[in-house]
Amino acid sequence: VTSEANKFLDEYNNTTQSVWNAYTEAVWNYTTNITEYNRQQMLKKSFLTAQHTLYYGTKARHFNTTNFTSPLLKRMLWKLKEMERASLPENDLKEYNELLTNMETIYNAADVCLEKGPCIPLEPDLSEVMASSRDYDELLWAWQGWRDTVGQQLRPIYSRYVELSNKAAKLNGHTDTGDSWRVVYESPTLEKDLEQLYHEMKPLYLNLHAYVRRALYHYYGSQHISLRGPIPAHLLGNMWAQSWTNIIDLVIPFPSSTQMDATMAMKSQRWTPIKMFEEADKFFQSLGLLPVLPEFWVKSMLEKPLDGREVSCQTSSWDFYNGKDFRVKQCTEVNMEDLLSVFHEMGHIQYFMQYKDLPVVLREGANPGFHEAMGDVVALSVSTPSYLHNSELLITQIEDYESEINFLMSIALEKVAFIPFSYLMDQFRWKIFDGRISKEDYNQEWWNLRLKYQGICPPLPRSEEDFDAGSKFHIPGNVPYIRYFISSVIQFQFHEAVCKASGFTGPLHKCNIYNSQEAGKLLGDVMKLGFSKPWPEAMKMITGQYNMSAKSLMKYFKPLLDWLVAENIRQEEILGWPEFGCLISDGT
Ligand SMILES: O=C(CCC(O)(O)[C@H](Cc1ccccc1)NC(=O)c1ccccc1)N[C@@H](Cc1ccccc1)C(=O)O
Ligand SMILES: [Zn+2]
Repeated sequence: VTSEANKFLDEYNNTTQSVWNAYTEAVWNYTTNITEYNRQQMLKKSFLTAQHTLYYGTKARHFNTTNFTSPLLKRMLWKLKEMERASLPENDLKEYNELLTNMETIYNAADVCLEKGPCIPLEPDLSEVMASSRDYDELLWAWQGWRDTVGQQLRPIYSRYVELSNKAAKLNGHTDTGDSWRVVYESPTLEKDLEQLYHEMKPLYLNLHAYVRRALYHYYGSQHISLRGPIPAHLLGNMWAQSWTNIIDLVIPFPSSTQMDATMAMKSQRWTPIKMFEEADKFFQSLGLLPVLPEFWVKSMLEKPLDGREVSCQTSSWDFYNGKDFRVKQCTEVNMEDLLSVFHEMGHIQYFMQYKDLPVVLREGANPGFHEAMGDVVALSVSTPSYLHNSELLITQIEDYESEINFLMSIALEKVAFIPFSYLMDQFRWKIFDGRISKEDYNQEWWNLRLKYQGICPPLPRSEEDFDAGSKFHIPGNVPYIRYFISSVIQFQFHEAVCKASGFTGPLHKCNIYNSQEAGKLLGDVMKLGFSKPWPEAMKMITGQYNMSAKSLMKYFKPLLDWLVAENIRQEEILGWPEFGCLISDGT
């Protein structure tokens, strides 16, 4: 019977590559040139792909794998049985695909219109306002405008999507969609483990939150911010308050010491998006990993097109399942934040290339968090003064204590601020899928979680007409988010492991693995495995232990936490936010 199963899997593997290639091309054509025709083509290919999945998934169910000897064979058949939307009856499937493309179309087409004058899109314009404006009311205009445009339209569609998504999950033997999203981690204790990790990191977040609140209090004044309350959501330099790097100028601990401003240097040295991707490609090659293939430079979309085409500017990496065509779609701006995003995407591309010869059903990360972490591990080295100095993006490389704290603060504004956000995104959705949050309460429950975990509040009254969660791509985009929380944790475990492998012995935040073949080998060997082994075995190959642990992240930020605790004691800060609302001026 195993020979029968092998034959079946070979047939599946051969047909799947061409079916998925055609589908991926159709999605690429739509997202890089949004027209009704391309949307119809994508819907058609999506339906055909689902039929292919249903055919092979149903046949896979006929195999009784209990007494199969090969674990890999069992694993591949188990994976095949996960048919997701393909299990839906035909008309439900068509409606479900329509809902998904409608939500994505609304998100991609959304913009905010000035009274007299142009309507501005999220990328790069509204994001730029959120990053660089220091005007309370201008920030409020962008923050509210985006949510009014996107959130309100998505709300009715989202609840229907939840119904059909749950129906598909149940047809696949899961209790709800959240259950089906979690099954890929193969861990019965996943939710408890994640809660435990969050609590280990919470003291670091609370101290950062109190310190940043004080800085914003000084800048925006006591009429807008209470030192015992949450922080207004629109003042943190990002449309979703998920990353606070853009307000580094308001919170820098030692203003007179070195501030890494690579963005200025990139612009003055006339860096281009292509140059940014070439730098990333060079870094991966310095680790002994694979260079991107020639097709990458020809077929990717590395900048927002100027020919008037409507595109989706949500960044993503693409595997065309033919072993040679891999692309990135990114509306790249020349700045440090986007340089790190380039490394994030090139981590996905590297993973694609490393597992390209596996059976297609195994061409995935060890778990979705692994796929998100690889690029960020390399990016941790890119952020160091030593790398930036070698890339001529940082002139002075002063190694004194104050510069060290400034540096750690800039990394914490990205990585530590992100922890509660990336944790709550799927707490929210898991509760919607399992019915703990009903559709009448979407917005209230969203802000309950935003307050509970992030300690932020809406700077304007919100209602159940709004759907503020829908203003973040991954919600209408149907992209799970716990993968980024997991990546936040494991990327520091990987960083510690590859730094050790490279022979580095100093403090973690000074480690730059550039040129280390030993570091590259650790990462490459795990990426080659794809989804062929349970992720704890991949974890052990890199770090020597099976489990996720926040110890590496806490070790990396230890000097900053010590400084923050001392600073918060000196200022007699309250950790947390006993008061619970924004000081909303009633317009008087
Ligand atoms: O969304 C992204 C980057 C895009 C992506 O590379 O994770 C992309 C998301 C996506 C887009 C469209 C459809 C599906 C997923 N993921 C990939 O392109 C991807 C993911 C897994 C395998 C292959 C490609 N980052 C998140 C979180 C993040 C990560 C790192 C730094 C900052 C912030 C965000 O911006 O909120
Ligand atoms: Zn990613």
